[in-house]
Amino acid sequence: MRVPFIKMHGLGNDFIVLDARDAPLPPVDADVARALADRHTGIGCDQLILLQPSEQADFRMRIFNHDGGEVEACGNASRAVALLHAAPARVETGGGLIDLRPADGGASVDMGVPRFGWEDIPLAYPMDTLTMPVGWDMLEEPGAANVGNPHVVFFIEDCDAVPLETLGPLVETDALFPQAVNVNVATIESRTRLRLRVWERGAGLTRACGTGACAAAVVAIRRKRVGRSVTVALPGGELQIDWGEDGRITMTGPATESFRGEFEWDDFA
Ligand SMILES: N[C@@H](CCC[C@H](N)C(=O)O)C(=O)O
Repeated sequence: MRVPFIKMHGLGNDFIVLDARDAPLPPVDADVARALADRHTGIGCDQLILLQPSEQADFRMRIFNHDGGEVEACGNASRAVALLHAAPARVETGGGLIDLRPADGGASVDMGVPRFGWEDIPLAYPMDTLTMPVGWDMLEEPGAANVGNPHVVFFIEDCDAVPLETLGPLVETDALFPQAVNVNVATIESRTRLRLRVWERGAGLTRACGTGACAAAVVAIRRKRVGRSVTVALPGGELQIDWGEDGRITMTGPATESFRGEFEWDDFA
């Protein structure tokens, strides 16, 4: 069976999108996702995105990390899907309902209301999530947020100096995080601007992470280090994050379609 795919990215965080909204596909599981995501033997991507019909929204977006694990949210993929859909849409995700609004060359996404309870992140045991009394080498006292998926955010004088390829996996898989965690290192440049690098759960270092940008912004806002409207500069480019008085986060930024192709299902199943 030949299956069409669309290769897309948001600030260099890249996706294979499978659109099964009109024509169903055989079940996509962790093995299929991992095989397609492989950069040597597959098509290659940070996340595989599967679009399906939904009973509670315009459609459903499922997200598989590079390692095959299915997760709840992906900010950059939300903008890519908005570009593809080319009209406003409400989308069901594992992290809740999100609203997409395509904009020039990208989209604004209503990412919903962040959660900060220790059991919401989730953590293995109770603690203050604004300034967590924990540390790993030079990474200390992070804040945590669940913005559809779990994040910890470390504020560092120079986030570019952090050896994230070694410390990232250590924090990601620590027993404190029963569902593992996305690891963000941020530098506050001004009241309106953060610099951010992210070690993503199940994907490693990526050029950008939309939910990471949301998490870093809301933790910095909670700590009163920045105002409610923040530009987040990632290695792949910039995102605008606004945390409204209604508690909802809006993420705005670009998305790009790279190319379209087809693959033989049996080669990856
Ligand atoms: N790249 C994404 C986040 C993808 C999921 C994440 N790795 C997780 O495991 O939660 C983004 O742009 O938000």
